[in-house]
Amino acid sequence: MNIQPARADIDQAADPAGGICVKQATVTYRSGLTALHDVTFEVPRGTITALVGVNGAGKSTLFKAIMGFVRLARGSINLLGMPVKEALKRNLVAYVPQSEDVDWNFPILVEDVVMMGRYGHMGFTRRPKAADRKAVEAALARVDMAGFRKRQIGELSGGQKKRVFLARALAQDSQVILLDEPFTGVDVKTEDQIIALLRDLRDEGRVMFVSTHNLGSVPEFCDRCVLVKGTVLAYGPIEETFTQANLEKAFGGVLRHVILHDQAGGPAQPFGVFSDDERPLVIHEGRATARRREADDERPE
Ligand SMILES: Nc1ncnc2c1ncn2[C@@H]1O[C@H](COP(=O)(O)OP(=O)(O)OP(=O)(O)O)[C@@H](O)[C@H]1O
Repeated sequence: MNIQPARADIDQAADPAGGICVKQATVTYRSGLTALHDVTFEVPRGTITALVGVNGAGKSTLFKAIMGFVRLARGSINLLGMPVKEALKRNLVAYVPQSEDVDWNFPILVEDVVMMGRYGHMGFTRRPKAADRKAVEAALARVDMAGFRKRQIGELSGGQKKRVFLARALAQDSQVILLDEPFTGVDVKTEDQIIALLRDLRDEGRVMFVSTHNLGSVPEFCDRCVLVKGTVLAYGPIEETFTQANLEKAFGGVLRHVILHDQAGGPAQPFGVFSDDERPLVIHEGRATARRREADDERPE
């Protein structure tokens, strides 16, 4: 796997191994509510990491803190070995929003949305140069949306909209990409396309941090996981963190949890089905199982 930094400008200040590094971070909103308390975790470069937790657990707050939108009351966040402010200044961080956070009636073309990713690379005038147009073209081609460049964003399907925002992050050439619920309202084929793209981006050494309620997909496409509930309950490789015990801590009674019995009515089998969404997670002997994909069979070891 190639985990060399893709951009020369991150070489000087960045710790090449460092992805997202959060230490004892606390976020308190103006209302006085502490949404995140004493949060500590790391996400290395060259990984896809799931951010998992119930509604209100603090996932969006954590993304906002990583994007510098909310102030930390305590603690620190470093991205690629530098403070958030510096990483943002260098256009190293991109956010792919939840569909609900976007005004789809706003009259803007697909290519203009993707061009927004280039703003930080342009001068004060924000006049696109040939390199910017080329980056937009390449990003749209990469998400298979080149044919839609002149469409209004509001005229696209849910999955197409997601791909356009992913293209904006690619045009920006960001190294840390935060994706908020990328699979909501997306069919299985588009989900597979997005996952294939995320894997490519991971193999380029970027950090992909993905908030999702789609628990069944997590062991399929993520290497690591961060479980939150007002703080970080567990983080690390999927095999160690995405366990029945941790999921029960994170979701408690919120999950639909079914234990299957054998047909003769004998003792309970060690299978559990967890669902926080439409795609359930099957647990066998306390461990998450992944659906086997044809694409996996074709991937080199
Ligand atoms: N701007 C805000 N001001 C005050 N409280 C807020 C604000 N935004 C979020 N909260 C509160 O902070 C807590 C965490 O919310 P957050 O949106 O981070 O959760 P989440 O895990 O992203 O939820 P979901 O899965 O529903 O998107 C919640 O109790 C929420 O009500």
